[in-house]
Amino acid sequence: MVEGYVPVIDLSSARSSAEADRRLGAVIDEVCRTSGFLVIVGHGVPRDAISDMYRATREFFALPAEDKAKLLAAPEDPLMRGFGRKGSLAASNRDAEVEHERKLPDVSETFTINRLGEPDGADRLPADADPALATPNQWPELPGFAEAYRGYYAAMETLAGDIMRLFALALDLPEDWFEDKIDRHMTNLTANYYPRQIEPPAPGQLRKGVHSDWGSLTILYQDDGPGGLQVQDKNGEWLDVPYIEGSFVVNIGDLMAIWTNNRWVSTVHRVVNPPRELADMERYSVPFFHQPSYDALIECIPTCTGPDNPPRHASVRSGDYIVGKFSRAYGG
Ligand SMILES: O=C(O)CCC(=O)C(=O)O
Ligand SMILES: [Fe+2]
Repeated sequence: MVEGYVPVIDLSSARSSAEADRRLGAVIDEVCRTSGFLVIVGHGVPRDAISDMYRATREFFALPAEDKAKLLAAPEDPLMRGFGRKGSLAASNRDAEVEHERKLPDVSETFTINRLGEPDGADRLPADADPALATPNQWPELPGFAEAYRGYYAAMETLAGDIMRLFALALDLPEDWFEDKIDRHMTNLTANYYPRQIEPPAPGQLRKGVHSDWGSLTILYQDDGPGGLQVQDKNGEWLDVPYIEGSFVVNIGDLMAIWTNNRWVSTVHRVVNPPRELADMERYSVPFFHQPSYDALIECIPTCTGPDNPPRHASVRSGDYIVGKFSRAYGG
């Protein structure tokens, strides 16, 4: 383990013994109370799954603008599957000036798929959910693209399940505590493309504005392009998240803060513009925004409350929460 506000944690000892699991759980609890951000190695995701996904991502964003535009997310899709080039995550913040944020959209393009967009997607939803949540994924006509993305998505599903098991241990819960709350998860896998900045962005405009993530946890692949990810520490300073080859960045989202009664923090972060002398370099990142099953009720976990620590948040269904966030960031 490498110490720091965003420490590096090796997961390879997970499941090797009860003692190893206990130690990993204790470290994770400490980090999630402090920054809510860690870098993981020893995660077991096959190298080829990552490199195939990265190659497919670069090929997609290199397509002519008119080809990407054919996959533009349908306005009625609440999860924006397909290609996106407008909007600001910062508009979803609690105190955001939504119209102002939307006038300064993130300087990025995105491409999104969701498990609900696969052929059996509708079976994963409760009867009262918006049927548009099962809008089919949109695939570019690039050889190998859909296979690479489906393979990477499956690898992330496994890893997210492994991390949620460690989270349960970290919270003194049975190791399978989260299982029936994530077995029909509705996770967006989003590729972020940050183009070269021939013209400087407008004052105040960022590659990705200040925001917290919305779900249970995010598993982020990032490349080493300049103009990268920063997290805010307790003093308000912005710290660079290190790039470590073969690693993923993992961070807590809002729903995990609600679940844990704020024992764990959903820390705000942003993606800065590259310095002008490196402005001709692009960057790619691919977050897997793990989102519990639509009808998982996110309410204070029993081990996170006590006589002096009453529940602080109203309970909310996972699906209702994310649909509300999307509509605030991108809707209307
Ligand atoms: O590009 C990155 O490194 C992070 C992007 C991010 O925070 C997001 O998409 O939520
Ligand atoms: Fe984020």
